[in-house]
Amino acid sequence: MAPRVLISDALSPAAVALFKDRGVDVEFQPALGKDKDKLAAMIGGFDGLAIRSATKVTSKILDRATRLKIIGRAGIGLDNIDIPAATAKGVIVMNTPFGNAITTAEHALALMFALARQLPAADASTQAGKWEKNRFMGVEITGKTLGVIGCGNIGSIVAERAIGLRMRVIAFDPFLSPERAMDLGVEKVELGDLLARSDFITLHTPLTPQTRNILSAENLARTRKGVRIVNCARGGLIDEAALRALLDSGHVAGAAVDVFVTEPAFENPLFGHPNVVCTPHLGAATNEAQENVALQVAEQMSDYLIRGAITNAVNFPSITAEEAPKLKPFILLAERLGSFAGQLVDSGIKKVSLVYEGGAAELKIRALTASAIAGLLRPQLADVNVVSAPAVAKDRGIVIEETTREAESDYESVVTLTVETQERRRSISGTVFHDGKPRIIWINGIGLDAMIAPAMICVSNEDKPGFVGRFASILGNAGVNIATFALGRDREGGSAIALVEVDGVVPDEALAQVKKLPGVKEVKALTF
Ligand SMILES: NC(=O)c1ccc[n+]([C@@H]2O[C@H](COP(=O)([O-])OP(=O)(O)OC[C@H]3O[C@@H](n4cnc5c(N)ncnc54)[C@H](O)[C@@H]3O)[C@@H](O)[C@H]2O)c1
Ligand SMILES: O=C(O)[C@H](O)COP(=O)(O)O
Repeated sequence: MAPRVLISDALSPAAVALFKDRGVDVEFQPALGKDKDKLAAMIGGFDGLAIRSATKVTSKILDRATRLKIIGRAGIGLDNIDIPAATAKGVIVMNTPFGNAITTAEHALALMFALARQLPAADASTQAGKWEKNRFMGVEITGKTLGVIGCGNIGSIVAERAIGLRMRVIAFDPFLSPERAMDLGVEKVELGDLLARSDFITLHTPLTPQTRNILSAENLARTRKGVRIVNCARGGLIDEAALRALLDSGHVAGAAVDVFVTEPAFENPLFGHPNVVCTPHLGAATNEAQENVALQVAEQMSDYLIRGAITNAVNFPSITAEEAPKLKPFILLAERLGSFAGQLVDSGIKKVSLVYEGGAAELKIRALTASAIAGLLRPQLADVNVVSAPAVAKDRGIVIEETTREAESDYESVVTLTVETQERRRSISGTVFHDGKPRIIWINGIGLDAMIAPAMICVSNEDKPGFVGRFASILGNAGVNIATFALGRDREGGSAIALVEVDGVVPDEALAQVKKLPGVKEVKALTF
């Protein structure tokens, strides 16, 4: 059955055409995001949800999203999505980080010019027939200092364009490297310095706990008199009431705002001030940007739903369409190793180590580790999956360690999972043969060669004569057919392991009898 995607915001129709072209069924309801009850009622029927900023993907919506696998944001900001809730549910969240960056940078610059020359007010006055030539005295931009807060994709485009306009650009961004600052031609400064020196300030950070109210009343008071401020990033970066007070007092000469604490903004403390210019979250609103982000999100979502490729996900590592088929058997192997170990452990897991050897070390090991952890936790937490598993493990205080190394055995690729609990440490290794099927090759250092079958029994016992015959008769008497039998031991008379594939369910009674056999240390029925 073709995957189904719901588009609940006003994406460019180019997305609809691309989804259809890729074999994805698509339902286009551009205003649905504004009706949360209707969205909640519909979401259960879809594998994918494509949105912009109007749709709020809350945990309540996610609770109803029973088959949802992916949320695609046609744009940059993800603050309208409850990412931890999506991750906990195993839903991939992706955005299109570059498609509207130029357009938004251009809007920030347009707002800067609008402030410098009071264009909206001059336009309104002229069209009202007033011809107030002496009222609208502006300021020149050339030679002025522009303070960029957040010098990532958009901030750096703004900086480059502003340098082209002969502005001096200073930037505050703790993550901006000195080399990148030098390449851009901007001076990297601390926030206090930026506030004190800038004639214009433009904001380009995401809204995070660290950036919320970055222009607080206190920081706004540290700006130089006559500063002009542009916010084309997110509402919440500026304390709107404090900004209004400084506009009223004349300390701030002007503010241009595209984004607001509450959106849609039908009223706001900044509205009505003569030196304020507002636009209704239009930063990304050009034909070019909307077509870019719509096509990109449809392509990324289709790639995931049809081919398993992951690009620009914020809660899972990227996997290209070329990598996906190579990774697939190892994802299965890692998940099976985890599941094997998860069915054996009977107390709290403290630490999980994964060692990737040879060819396996060349693969996307974060994706493999996530699969192994999902397999490991699933016996205890039924709905954990590859997206949610690392976060769930972290929440439970489980330490995860990954190591890669060259092949150290005859196998081309080996994945070894070691699980430590309070009581003991178990390790299990596997490989993928040329048939693409996973095999178990060592359990606690004991070598064997076993396929992983839907129903298995794992027995560890002392290597003594007579065990196999007694074991087989118990299963025979219980009407359980043995399909394959793999044996391994560390040395003659030492510790042995039997991994047995059986047809159907092994009755508890039969397992209890096996447990009582002489020399048997542990017996477990496993299902995959
Ligand atoms: N108005 C619109 O329509 C519109 C359009 C596109 C993007 N946006 C918004 O613009 C913002 C920037 O987008 P981007 O693509 O440039 O993002 P980005 O991730 O490329 O850049 C953000 C920058 O902010 C910096 N940063 C993070 N925390 C910081 C802090 N505490 N102090 C200073 N800098 C900090 C990061 O290091 C990074 O360089 C986002 O919030 C995005 O949602 C708005
Ligand atoms: O983060 C973004 O990409 C912008 O805020 C654009 O939002 P929009 O898609 O709702 O215009």
